[in-house]
Amino acid sequence: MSLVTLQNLSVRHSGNPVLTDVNFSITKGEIVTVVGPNGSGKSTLLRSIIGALQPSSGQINRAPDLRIGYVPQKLHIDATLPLTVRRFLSLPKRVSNSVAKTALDRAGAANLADRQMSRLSGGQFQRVLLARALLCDPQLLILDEATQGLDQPGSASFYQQIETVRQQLGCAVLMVSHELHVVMAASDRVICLNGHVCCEGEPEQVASAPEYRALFGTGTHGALALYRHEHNHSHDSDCDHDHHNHEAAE
Ligand SMILES: Nc1ncnc2c1ncn2[C@@H]1O[C@H](COP(=O)(O)OP(=O)(O)OP(=O)(O)O)[C@@H](O)[C@H]1O
Repeated sequence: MSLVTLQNLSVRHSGNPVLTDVNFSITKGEIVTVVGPNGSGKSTLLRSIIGALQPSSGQINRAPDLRIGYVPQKLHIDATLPLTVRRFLSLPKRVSNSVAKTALDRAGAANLADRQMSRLSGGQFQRVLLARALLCDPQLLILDEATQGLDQPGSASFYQQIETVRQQLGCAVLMVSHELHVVMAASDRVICLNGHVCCEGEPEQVASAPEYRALFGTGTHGALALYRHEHNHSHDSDCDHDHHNHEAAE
């Protein structure tokens, strides 16, 4: 069953095209990762799906009453503002103690309820944002580079938590990640975005290959090289990012 379907989605910022004719769908329970260079429209895509941005043309069809949980790329909270995790979870809408507790448990943050938001570590902060996204018991969990700034063990542990959440809730996950090992290990499908969908497919099973180690941690270009590009799209010649690493991985 399709949870979200994008049909020829185009989005402009200040009149400039950022996304053009983007088509794809997300089905129940799958993990889809969006990769692409900086400025390629990944955040714009996610924010369009949650309804925070209006398309300039095309359509976003959501399953009726679809519950979406969203973990933003960044959230700034004034460090001088006294705010416990528990109170944060009740902003802007009050939630019961049991709902808050369940969400914190699921996010692996059970012990953080009484902590001050301003005193959390980066990894703890991300888990609290995850807990907030889980309050609505989402059918689709959307994460925008949720592990930015975390070290590798911190980020691996965060994505392990995401996998646990998916197993518990049966939700689909749509995420942006630049981390090759995450994309490799955790995605059912990868979408390569560069203003349009360059290509999409299953991640390669190359975790043990020397090429994988060579690509690991090489950032966006490594991530773009991760999976097999089927260069049979008519727009491929317009694609201005580097596809060479991919050939090295084959
Ligand atoms: N509110 C805005 N107003 C004007 N331009 C914007 C706005 N938000 C994003 N843009 C522009 O749209 C383009 C796509 O931005 P977006 O944040 O979606 O890219 P991204 O792929 O998520 O980038 P990154 O990997 O750096 O996070 C960029 O050129 C950006 O400058």
